[in-house]
Amino acid sequence: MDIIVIEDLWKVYKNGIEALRGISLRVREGEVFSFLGPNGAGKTTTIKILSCILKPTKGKVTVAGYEVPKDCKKIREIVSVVPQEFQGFSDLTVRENIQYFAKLYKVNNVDDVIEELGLKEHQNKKFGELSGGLKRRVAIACGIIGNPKLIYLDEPTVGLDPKSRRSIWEIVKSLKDKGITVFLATHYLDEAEKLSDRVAVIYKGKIVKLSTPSELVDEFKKENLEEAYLELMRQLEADDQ
Ligand SMILES: Nc1ncnc2c1ncn2[C@@H]1O[C@H](COP(=O)(O)OP(=O)(O)OP(=O)(O)O)[C@@H](O)[C@H]1O
Repeated sequence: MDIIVIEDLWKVYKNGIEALRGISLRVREGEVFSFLGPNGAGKTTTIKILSCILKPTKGKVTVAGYEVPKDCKKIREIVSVVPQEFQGFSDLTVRENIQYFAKLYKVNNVDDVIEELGLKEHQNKKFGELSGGLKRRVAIACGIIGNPKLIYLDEPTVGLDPKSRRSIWEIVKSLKDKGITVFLATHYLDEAEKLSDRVAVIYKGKIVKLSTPSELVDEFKKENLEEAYLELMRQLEADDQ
């Protein structure tokens, strides 16, 4: 089943910028789907529309069969967004931050989530005093506490050291193992290659590729996704001139 269906989606901001120019894509339930593209291509705009933060200008968007924006109340119950700039409560502990979200969602699985994200030994530390990697883990903990069917991770490993990045990768894999669909916006092609079932590439508000990482690598006869992506960008930029 397709958990996300986007058909001919447009978003024109008030200043006239056409951030999305008729994108169409489908995300299958349970897959890790990576959304790739250069700065300003439209990734965050898409995530904001899918998670009911922004309204589409035109086009059809459904999430788990519910329509955006008409059924946003229902959609908010089943999706979760972990933004790039997650702001925890600095003076509250890790546990208190997670508890806050548990109360919002009326759930009592705080201990399970703390365990799952390897936060047990850090649960009594103040959020404001954590390293970037631990902050990101708390952000994901707060994102999964409401048992979402679908989670949007917006650049979850930016600025993290290699070990912390890998611990986030393990978390993404465990979310997939639990049957949660993961929609990942990232600039890290190694990350996308390792984690994704499929990737979409957005360029200047249009989807220019949608395939598995290995299909993309084969298509451009490259060694890895990063090389294939860079070749695709070179071709697109040459076409623009
Ligand atoms: N609130 C806004 N008002 C006007 N224009 C906006 C707004 N938000 C984004 N844009 C513009 O829309 C386009 C798409 O931006 P978006 O943030 O979706 O890109 P992105 O792919 O997420 O980029 P990045 O990789 O830098 O996060 C850009 O040209 C951006 O300047």
